[in-house]
Amino acid sequence: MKKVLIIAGFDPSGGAGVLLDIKVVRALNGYAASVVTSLTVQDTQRVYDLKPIDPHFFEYQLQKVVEDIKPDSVKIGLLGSSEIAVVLLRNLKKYSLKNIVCDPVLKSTSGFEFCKSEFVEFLKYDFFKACDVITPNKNEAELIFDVEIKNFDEDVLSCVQERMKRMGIKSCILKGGHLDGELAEDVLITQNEIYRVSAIKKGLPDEIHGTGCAFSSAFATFLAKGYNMYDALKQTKDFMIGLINASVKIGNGRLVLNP
Ligand SMILES: Nc1ncnc2c1ncn2[C@@H]1O[C@H](COP(=O)(O)OP(=O)(O)OP(=O)(O)O)[C@@H](O)[C@H]1O
Ligand SMILES: Cc1ncc(COP(=O)(O)O)c(N)n1
Repeated sequence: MKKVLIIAGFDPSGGAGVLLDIKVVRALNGYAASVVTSLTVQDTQRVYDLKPIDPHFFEYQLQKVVEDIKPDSVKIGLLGSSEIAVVLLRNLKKYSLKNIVCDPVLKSTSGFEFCKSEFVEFLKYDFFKACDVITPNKNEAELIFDVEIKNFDEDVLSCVQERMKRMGIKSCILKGGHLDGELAEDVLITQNEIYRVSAIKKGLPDEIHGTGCAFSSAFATFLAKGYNMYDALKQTKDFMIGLINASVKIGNGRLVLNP
């Protein structure tokens, strides 16, 4: 069985973060281990607060789990503090971890700011280089690549590719769930290729919670199974369509996924 290490935050409502990630890995027949970066107060309506885990305790957990379990891939979600990001970066390098998928969770869909601006700079110029692929949504990609994204036209994608090269980012999947239009399109951009996948959009914009978390943990599971990035993206997209079609209302806010 392939082992996926989830490094992410805790959402007690289960709509996002490690609770969702673990269910996704399990639904795809993987084994999920998890090191939590931060606790949040949130429900299906919004995020109210965040408390990062002590970075030394985080590192202690991370090292014990990595040395024992030797993961086949790593999914990184909400980091919670720049101290945790620094510790994590050191350990990604120390253990030469492979198949590292980073979902750059900078701001919640409900508007909670997870990262201060100097932390974003550290992620952009130091952290993302150490990952195999980053999976920003529209807003995150605009911030990371300093470009306005209204659609995935060729000139926007070439601009992102050129900036990725300059920043040393190996691969990026731009997620298009928040773009206008009938299609939910995602684009994998590597140093020399651009590859698109799309599906018919379901429901209203921002009606479903946790799609970004589920996407990156599914993608990390397919990489752990040995799929290349293109096939992993196709498989992830199919899996996401099934999850979104089966989304459920469990509270007063957005629908959640229930893998
Ligand atoms: N309404 C939808 N219908 C179909 N697919 C969708 C829809 N919304 C998002 N997706 C797909 O779900 C995946 C996650 O994309 P999205 O752009 O929503 O990420 P995100 O903004 O990080 O997620 P979140 O809203 O949880 O923060 C992508 O494959 C995207 O195309
Ligand atoms: C612990 C945790 N991780 C990630 C998200 C982002 O998800 P969303 O953008 O759907 O709020 C979140 N709200 N909470």
